[in-house]
Amino acid sequence: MIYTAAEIKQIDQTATQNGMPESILMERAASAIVPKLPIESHSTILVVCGTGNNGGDGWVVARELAVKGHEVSVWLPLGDSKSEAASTHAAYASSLVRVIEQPVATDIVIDALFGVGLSGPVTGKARDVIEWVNQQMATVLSIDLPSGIPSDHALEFDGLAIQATRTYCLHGYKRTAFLNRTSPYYGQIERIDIGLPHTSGWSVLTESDFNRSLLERDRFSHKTDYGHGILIGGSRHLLGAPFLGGRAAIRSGIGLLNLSVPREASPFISTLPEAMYNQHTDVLEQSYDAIAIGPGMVEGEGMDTIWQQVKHQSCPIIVDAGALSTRRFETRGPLILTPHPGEFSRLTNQSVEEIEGDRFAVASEFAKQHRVHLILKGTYTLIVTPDGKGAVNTVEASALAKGGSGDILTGILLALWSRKGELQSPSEQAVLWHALAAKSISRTIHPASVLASDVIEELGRI
Ligand SMILES: NC(=O)C1=CN([C@@H]2O[C@H](COP(=O)(O)OP(=O)(O)OC[C@H]3O[C@@H](n4cnc5c(N)ncnc54)[C@H](O)[C@@H]3O)[C@@H](O)[C@H]2O)[C@@H](O)CC1
Ligand SMILES: Nc1ncnc2c1ncn2[C@@H]1O[C@H](COP(=O)(O)OP(=O)(O)O)[C@@H](O)[C@H]1O
Ligand SMILES: [K+]
Repeated sequence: MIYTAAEIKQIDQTATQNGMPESILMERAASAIVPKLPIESHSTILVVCGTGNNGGDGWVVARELAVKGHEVSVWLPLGDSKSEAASTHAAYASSLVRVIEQPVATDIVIDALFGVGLSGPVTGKARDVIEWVNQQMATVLSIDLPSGIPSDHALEFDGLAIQATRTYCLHGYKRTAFLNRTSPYYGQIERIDIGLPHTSGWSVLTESDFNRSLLERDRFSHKTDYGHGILIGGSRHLLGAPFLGGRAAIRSGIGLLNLSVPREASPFISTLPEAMYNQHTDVLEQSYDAIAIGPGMVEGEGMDTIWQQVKHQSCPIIVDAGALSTRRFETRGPLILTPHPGEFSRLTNQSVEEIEGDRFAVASEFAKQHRVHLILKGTYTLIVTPDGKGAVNTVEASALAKGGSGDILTGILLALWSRKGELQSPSEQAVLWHALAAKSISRTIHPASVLASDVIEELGRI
């Protein structure tokens, strides 16, 4: 689960009001973190504590490590704790560790300077402290957040933060763990359970969330059991995209596929004989289980006429690429939009920097306002439902940073949304499948060298 700073504070406050004091939560955090720390018996350790509760967590970790026999120094560069719970822990722990005035080089630095209480860019002496830590050769282990990294968005982040080797996120992940600008500072990320209830609207998708039963075929099933979709795509100069999407839809198990392509695409039809064909000028006569529109299309070239027909269908409609260039939100059935940040910028009139700096809030707000399913693509693709809740895909696959990848995702989406509402979260499953196939093929072909078509062939091999 992913939380904002305000949500964490609310959970913390509710726990305190119900008899679970902050000092106990600090104990829980430390006892969960300490066994995970990559520390050897002879390692020298410096714990850098700030004045808030993040510093309090640092004090308890320092105490536990000292009790285990490690050589621990604690540095308080910003002065004594201001929080009552942290001060109580500091009072006892300071009798077991060495409290130092000047920092010394050590093997391990534990960063407990700032957590979710940081507001705005770091000011004052803490800037020098962060720079000092970043100059060390040590393994840097951050508690909750790398200090200096904001929790919720990167809009005001000025680039100064601790570069962690590893970060132990308390209770849940923070949004900045999945933003391009701030994610690299976290190093490896580990979530630490401190026994508080989970209430977030945002979840994290990993490999284990992929539903492998998607690949199963019932013995007595018929092609119609797996849905009939149509993919409308291509334009005079962009003819490959609908074939990539169509091939991906078939590799993702769709029962029947129609491809609607421009007349100029006729020479390519033999490359995908499994599909049935229409031309853009044909009338959409039959009903489909899902429609995808946009790969390889450009505004003009009859797009409005096609959209007038599409929007009256009551099935799910996936809108991608060229079909996203105007705000087409009026449909009878579920509408699934799949923009990359540039396309989303045009849809929202916000800059790419504003979108990338605050993806979760911008995506959630947009999905709620227009009552759409939104797939905001990127390294960490967001999948948002019309209620504004969502998930982030954390299966990384840099092989996808290449033309054609989006067309494949649209094909997979078409196949899964065609399955007549039988699947839970088809968009989440499609994004996962796409990333898993790219990750899988990257084991045998270098990511730089993977073709979009290779990813399609790998869909059935994961
Ligand atoms: N529910 C949870 O997850 C729990 C969280 N706890 C810890 O509590 C932390 C939050 O503690 P706090 O709310 O006390 O805050 P922090 O300890 O994160 O930071 C607050 C301190 O930072 C200073 N500060 C804020 N913005 C600054 C800026 N821009 N430049 C310089 N200084 C700045 C403030 O003056 C204050 O002294 C969490 O990150 C976590 O480590 C645990 O102790 C208890 C349970
Ligand atoms: N660095 C990356 N890591 C992981 N996934 C990526 C990366 N770059 C792009 N992708 C994925 O590849 C796809 C690219 O889609 P899009 O930008 O629409 O490409 P295209 O123009 O080829 O259709 C998206 O699903 C996106 O999430
Ligand atoms: K920290």
